[in-house]
Amino acid sequence: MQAFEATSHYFDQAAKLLDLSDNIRTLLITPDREVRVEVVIEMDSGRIGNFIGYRVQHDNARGPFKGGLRYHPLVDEDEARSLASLMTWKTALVDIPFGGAKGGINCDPTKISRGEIERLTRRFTEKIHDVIGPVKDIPAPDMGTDAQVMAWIMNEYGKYAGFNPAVVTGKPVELHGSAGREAATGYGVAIVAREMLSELGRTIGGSTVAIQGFGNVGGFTARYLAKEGAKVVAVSDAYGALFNPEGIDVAALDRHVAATRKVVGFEGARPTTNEELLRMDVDVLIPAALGGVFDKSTAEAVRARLIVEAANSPTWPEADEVFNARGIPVVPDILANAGGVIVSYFEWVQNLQNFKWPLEQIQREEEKKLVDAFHDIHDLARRKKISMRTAAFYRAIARVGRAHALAGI
Ligand SMILES: NC(=O)C1=CN([C@@H]2O[C@H](COP(=O)(O)OP(=O)(O)OC[C@H]3O[C@@H](n4cnc5c(N)ncnc54)[C@H](OP(=O)(O)O)[C@@H]3O)[C@@H](O)[C@H]2O)C=CC1
Ligand SMILES: O=C(O)CCC(=O)C(=O)O
Repeated sequence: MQAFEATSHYFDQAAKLLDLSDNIRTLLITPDREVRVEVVIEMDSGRIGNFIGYRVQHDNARGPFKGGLRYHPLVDEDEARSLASLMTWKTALVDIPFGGAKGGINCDPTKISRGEIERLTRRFTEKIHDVIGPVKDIPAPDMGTDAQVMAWIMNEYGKYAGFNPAVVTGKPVELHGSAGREAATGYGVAIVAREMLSELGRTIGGSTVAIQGFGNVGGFTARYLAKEGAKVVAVSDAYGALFNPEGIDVAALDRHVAATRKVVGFEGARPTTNEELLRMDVDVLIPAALGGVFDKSTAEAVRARLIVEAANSPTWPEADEVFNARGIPVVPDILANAGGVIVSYFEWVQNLQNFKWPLEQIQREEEKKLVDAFHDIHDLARRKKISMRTAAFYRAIARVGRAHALAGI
């Protein structure tokens, strides 16, 4: 099974409950536009570098297409299609006025220089500038991209369309970015984990947590959970994992990662593996790296009491069935990691208004949106006796379907 098929499987599980006609199903599931471009740059060595970039625009019935850009060696059409579809359901679920898109460049940003990444970004923007824009499609950071990449896109786009910071979100705060956007996804994951733990009669304080991935999302999730008193007993990155049953000192780990760019080698924990991390006996397991980490056998080996999906698509459908059968609650990606796009929405609104909101306001409003969405979906799941994932898709599909019906074709 490929990624888009898996997302479509989750869509279908919920769509069945909504009794959609085949035509509406096809309309909702099919991406609106798929752009594939060759991105050619001069590498530092003088040789020519050939890369392939994608932008898949899935649905814009509720507002401009919205979603991140990923720079990673596994980026391809299918992954972009799946992630774009997830964005449609995510923006609808938290009720912000956007549709869904996703894209990226097939490259390994750890093996190319910052100068090469800048040239790649500018050339990619040149190739897609006519399909993006503040009221068309608004990219943002995802794996392998950051605020600097967004600043280059804004600058390059401005050469064609005139200066307009609302073309991308997740920009540097000094260049029309929003306070709180960098931390927003991890902050939101911590809020959603808190709400779910409370439903289970637990608190963050004293809970043990394992987090796969210590980049933007995993890092901020660890910091917020540790601040609230959780014991972050394990973290990992692409090179390996760390374990300390007493809890890792996250601030000390941050200093180590700032110096070495890796979690491995940190003296305050013993080395372990990503595979072990997924099987740890913890209260909360948080995948915050790549998709597709839980297959059937990994799911059968999970010993965590709760899974909060910070990553997009970490769970294959066969693994989801195992979690449901074993009664392990899963807070699905489109709810758990929606804090990022919520604050992207706030950034876009600030850019359109040429105005800046303070961090306290951003975090307060992000929290309110997430807490409301969480309880809506948790209650819906309980009432209908369905998983939170199916409830989340159910709510989102109903909103997008209604928007299509009202707008007409
Ligand atoms: N950024 C955002 O606002 C949002 C991100 N997400 C999702 O969150 C996830 C993480 O994104 P983000 O934090 O932005 O990305 P980053 O690039 O900042 O971080 C990714 C992290 O995952 C690690 N990683 C990569 N490959 C593996 C692997 N095979 N095993 C274990 N760890 C690995 C990386 O390690 P290393 O540094 O060694 O490569 C890094 O620690 C993605 O699924 C993304 O789609 C969802 C919503 C919003
Ligand atoms: O902030 C955004 O626009 C999108 C972030 C993203 O790519 C995601 O939520 O998966």
